[in-house]
Formats: sequence, C-alpha cells, structure tokens
Amino acid sequence: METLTDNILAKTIRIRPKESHKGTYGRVCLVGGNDHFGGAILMATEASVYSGAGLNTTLTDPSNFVSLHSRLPEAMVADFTNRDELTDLVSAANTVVVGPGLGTDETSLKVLQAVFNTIAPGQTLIVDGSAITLISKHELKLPQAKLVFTPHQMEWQRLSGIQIADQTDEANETVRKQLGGIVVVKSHQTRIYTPTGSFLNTAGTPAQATGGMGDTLAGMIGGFTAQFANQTNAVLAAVYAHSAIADELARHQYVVLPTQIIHELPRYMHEHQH
Ligand SMILES: NC(=O)C1=CN([C@@H]2O[C@H](COP(=O)(O)OP(=O)(O)OC[C@H]3O[C@@H](n4cnc5c(N)ncnc54)[C@H](OP(=O)(O)O)[C@@H]3O)[C@@H](O)[C@H]2O)[C@@H](O)CC1
Ligand SMILES: Nc1ncnc2c1ncn2[C@@H]1O[C@H](COP(=O)(O)OP(=O)(O)O)[C@@H](O)[C@H]1O
Ligand SMILES: [Mg+2]
Repeated sequence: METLTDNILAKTIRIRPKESHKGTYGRVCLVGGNDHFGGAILMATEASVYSGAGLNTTLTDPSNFVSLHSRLPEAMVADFTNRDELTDLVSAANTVVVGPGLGTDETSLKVLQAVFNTIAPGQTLIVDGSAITLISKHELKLPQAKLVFTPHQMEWQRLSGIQIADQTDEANETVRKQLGGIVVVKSHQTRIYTPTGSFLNTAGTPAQATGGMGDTLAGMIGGFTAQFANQTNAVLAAVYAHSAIADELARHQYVVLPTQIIHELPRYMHEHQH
C-alpha cells in the first residue's frame, strides 16, 4: 500500500497548452439529483466545472434546473427521464458520473439502467452514491467501460458483501478484481485499489465530515479523468487534492464545506500544475 503525497499532483496536473479549446479538456456528463437530493448533483457538477472540465452537462430531475443554472450557468442541463436526450448526451461524453443524489426508487433505477445500456468501453464511468446502492439491491450487470467506483464503507459493504469490520486490503482487492476498474473506498483514511497497486490517502480532516463531501469528490474525479490522460493518476490526484484543500482550510475553520473546497480548486490546481 503506497501513501499518496503531493507528487501525484505534479504527475497529473498539466500546464495547459496555448493551442487548445474547451474540447481539449473533456466532456463530462453528470447524472443524478432526484427531487430530494438536488444539492448532491449540483455539488458534483460544480466540482467538475471548477476542476476544469471543458464541457459539463447535467442530467437531473427538472425541479433542479433553476437552482443549478442560478449557481452555475457554465453547465448545461437536461431531464434525466428523457431517454433520447440521455442517450445522446451520455454518448457524447468522455466521462460520465452517475449516482450523486440519484435516489433508489423506480425512476432512479430506470435512469441508471439507461446509462449502463448507453455507455461504451472507451468511456470512463464514475459510479457513486445511490448508483452503488442500486447495483447492489438489484444485482445489476456492470457495463463495459473504464469503471471507477467511489463507495463509502457502507456502500462498499453493500456492493462487495464485505462487512465494514472485515474490509481488509486483501478482501477489498479480491472484489476489485472481480468488478474490474478502480475502487475508492472512502473513510477518514480513503483507500484506492487499482489494477496497478493500492494507495492510502492520509490527507484529510474530520472537518470534512459533512453531507455532500463525497458528491464533490465524485465530480472532481469526473473533471480530472476527463482532462488528464492517465486515468489512475487522475483518480488518485483528485482524491488527494480534495483532502489536501480541506486540510488547508481546516487550519482556520472548524468545519469545511464541500462548496468551499470546490471554490479553492482553480487556485490549488494553478499552484500544483507542471
Ligand atoms: N445535499 C444532498 O443532496 C445530499 C445528498 N446525498 C445523497 O444521498 C444519497 C444517499 O447517500 P448517503 O450516504 O447519505 O446514505 P447511505 O447510502 O444510506 O449511507 C449512509 C449509511 O452508511 C453508514 N456508514 C457507515 N460507514 C460510513 C462512512 N464511512 N461514510 C458514510 N456513511 C457510512 C451510515 O452510518 P451512520 O451514519 O448511521 O453511523 C448510514 O447508516 C446518495 O445519493 C448521496 O449522493 C448525500 O450525499 C448527502 C447530501
Ligand atoms: N473524518 C474524516 N476525515 C477525513 N475525511 C473524511 C472524514 N469523514 C468524511 N470524509 C470524507 O468525506 C467524503 C464523504 O463521502 P460520502 O460519505 O459519500 O459523502 P456524501 O454522500 O454525503 O457526499 C469522503 O471523501 C471521505 O473520505
Ligand atoms: Mg456519497
């Protein structure tokens, strides 16, 4: 198990070439946010936009359109129950983030199945929150894609069948191999299991223990994987940056809000580009 340091940022965050445009920095499609959990997809989207993804589209419940646009005019929106739009927008993305605030009812399940039926092997699919719970509950078959799972320990228990107390590196790695892709098991010390090794994130603070913190990480992983070529490093750098920014803020704050981390991203990435 290798401990992450800020070396991962230098390996990942690139100085932007002059000759480039929004298309150079990836298209992210974010799917989630039912009529109760609009905040989750809003934070995930904001994190992707502030990470620098070139084009961001959010597929969500229409009740979230106005709040999303009023905070974030940079993002495009569409109704996640409109199957044709979902197919077109998911197909056009490099990276798809599914699950933040998606919920677990019949509509949520239909949306997730539509994403799984549309995604192609060359695309990165980040599976978070309710999407993980839905896969576990309905024993859904996983699609062929570059998969990144971001469960907290209880979601990992649901998906892997490993009780929280038994979530050892060996047991987690065995299930990761069966699932394929990358697994980010989130806790006060997040562990990342990849085909090329396992990583421990010792950055981070209890000041981060507040709703929406994981939704924010999912959006950051979306933004990083859409822009940076090495997918494993992009995931590792997003996990590290999310916690390291929180550590900076927690020097002077009792609690660190997800949206505060998001707003530090452009400055933090500027300081760590190579
Ligand atoms: N503003 C918004 O719109 C927000 C919307 N959200 C959206 O809500 C949806 C549901 O997600 P969820 O995580 O809130 O609920 P669920 O999957 O039932 O897990 C909670 C259970 O797991 C347990 N638990 C054990 N270990 C744990 C650990 N390390 N970390 C965390 N939990 C741990 C925990 O134990 P307990 O707290 O009881 O001790 C509890 O029993 C999802 O789509 C998400 O995106 C939220 O992001 C909030 C902000
Ligand atoms: N005590 C803590 N120390 C460090 N990081 C924490 C702590 N508590 C929570 N976090 C981080 O906050 C995030 C919580 O994710 P998650 O439970 O999915 O939140 P949500 O679904 O509410 O957005 C994870 O990245 C986790 O590592
Ligand atoms: Mg979560």
